[in-house]
Amino acid sequence: MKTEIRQAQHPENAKALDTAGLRRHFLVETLFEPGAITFTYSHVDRLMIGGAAPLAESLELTAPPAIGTASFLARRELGAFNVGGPGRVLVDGQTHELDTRDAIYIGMGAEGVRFESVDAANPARFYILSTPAHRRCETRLIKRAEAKTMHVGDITNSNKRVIAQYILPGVCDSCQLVMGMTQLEPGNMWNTMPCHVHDRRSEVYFYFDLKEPARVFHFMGEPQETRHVVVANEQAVISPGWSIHSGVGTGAYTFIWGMGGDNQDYTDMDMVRMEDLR
Ligand SMILES: O=C[C@H](O)[C@@H](O)CC(=O)C(=O)O
Ligand SMILES: [Zn+2]
Repeated sequence: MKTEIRQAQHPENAKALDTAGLRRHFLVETLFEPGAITFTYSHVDRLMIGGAAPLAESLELTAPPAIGTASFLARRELGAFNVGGPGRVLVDGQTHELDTRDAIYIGMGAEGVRFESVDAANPARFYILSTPAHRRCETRLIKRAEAKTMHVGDITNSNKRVIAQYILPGVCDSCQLVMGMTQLEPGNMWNTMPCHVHDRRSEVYFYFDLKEPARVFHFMGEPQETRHVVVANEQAVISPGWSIHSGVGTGAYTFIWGMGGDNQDYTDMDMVRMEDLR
């Protein structure tokens, strides 16, 4: 299992990076390798950002040396969203069926975890985010229709979108991981603007459903020191607690957000006033 390590960045260092430097530290370019599981291990809240792309054979989740435990979930929890064709996730002998946009939460202590595609000709693709855990919460399949939805934004600001909360207290219990999916309404291009920061929690944005050659300009950095990263389909951006996270597409897209940190209060955000952005 391929695992890449990313060290945490101080904002004073981050603001001095050029385009290649920003991409090297904050962008995860390749999540899905056919027939494999890949991980990027970020020292920002010890988030592990992964992709599982099973074909004819199922893929076993093993513990990379980077985490120093016998099994991946010995001291971790994870959320996985299927963004491909129909798939299955096997957890300790139990099979969970995930259609596209369904998710699964897998609690600490699960040992046998496998990802598979129902049809190798229309393979499943699982986007994975994992955080450290301190107790076992119940493994749970969360279908798209079971997520809690919020309707926000409006067309005049090009930010009308549906935020679907999948792993969040009240929907699915977890230690610190929270995850959901935001779907833009047709013709709307901006996400998370007006923007915010939450130094208590770090976040990862995974963009998908972009048609080539569309790109998302993802905005990051401290509110008074913004930068951007150009993101292609099925790539992710790491957002440390000090950074805004917002994007505008040159075409339609959807994204999955996920966080880890000190609290699980979705509304605990420090909104940034437009007048204060630089
Ligand atoms: O802290 C919360 C996250 O940034 C996202 O949930 C925001 C989001 O999906 C959106 O505004 O579209
Ligand atoms: Zn946020």
